[in-house]
Amino acid sequence: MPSLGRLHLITDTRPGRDPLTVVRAALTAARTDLVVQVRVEDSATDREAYDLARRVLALCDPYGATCLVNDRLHVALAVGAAGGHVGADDLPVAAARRVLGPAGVLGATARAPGAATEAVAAGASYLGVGPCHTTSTKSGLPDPIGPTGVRAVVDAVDVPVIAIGGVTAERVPALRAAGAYGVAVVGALSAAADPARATAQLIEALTC
Ligand SMILES: Cc1ncc(COP(=O)(O)OP(=O)(O)O)c(N)n1
Ligand SMILES: Cc1ncsc1CCOP(=O)(O)O
Ligand SMILES: [Mg+2]
Repeated sequence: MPSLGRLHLITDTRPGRDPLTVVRAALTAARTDLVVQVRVEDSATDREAYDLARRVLALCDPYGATCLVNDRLHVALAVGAAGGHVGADDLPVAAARRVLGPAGVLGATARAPGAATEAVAAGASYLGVGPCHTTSTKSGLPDPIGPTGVRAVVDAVDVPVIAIGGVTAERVPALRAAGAYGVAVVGALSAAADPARATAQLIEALTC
């Protein structure tokens, strides 16, 4: 399996956002370092998720970037994505692994060492850990865990830890110092005036 990209762009499909334009711009700057996670609103239909995932995958392929699908693993399989990401409201990790098969990339959400080791034992290939900082993108989340919370998970597992929640290029060094392999962002790219430039800044922070 090729190594996991360090910058995970999660699509923002809230009203008024333009996820495909952001994906196109990010790909030009991050190329194979980019993982695009197709995430749609819970109210979206499977057909809408499928159509977006197909279009994202077609954009990713020429760059050798990875496309994952959030929550809806049947959509991931249907479009031929590399895998998917599951959290507490989704399929359990072991079930998700059975759906994706041994070769699929499977991300799981964890914010504490215990849940993290369980997810890895159940077949997670990477962990999404957070929220690291406050975020306005998703409501109802627990308090941020900060770089210290990231470090606690990193020390407990041997898979890549992707820090999520309020991540900006300025916050990447502290997350990297805490052992994060990479970061996942929504707003840092979706709300950027120049998403290609913002992507380049995130990549620079992740690789220096
Ligand atoms: C990389 C990454 N980490 C965490 C999440 C959150 O997943 P989940 O807890 O299932 O919440 P939703 O994104 O489904 O609302 C993620 N998507 N990606
Ligand atoms: C889906 C999700 N899960 C934890 S934080 C988050 C949203 C992250 O968005 P942003 O990068 O805009 O803070
Ligand atoms: Mg989920």
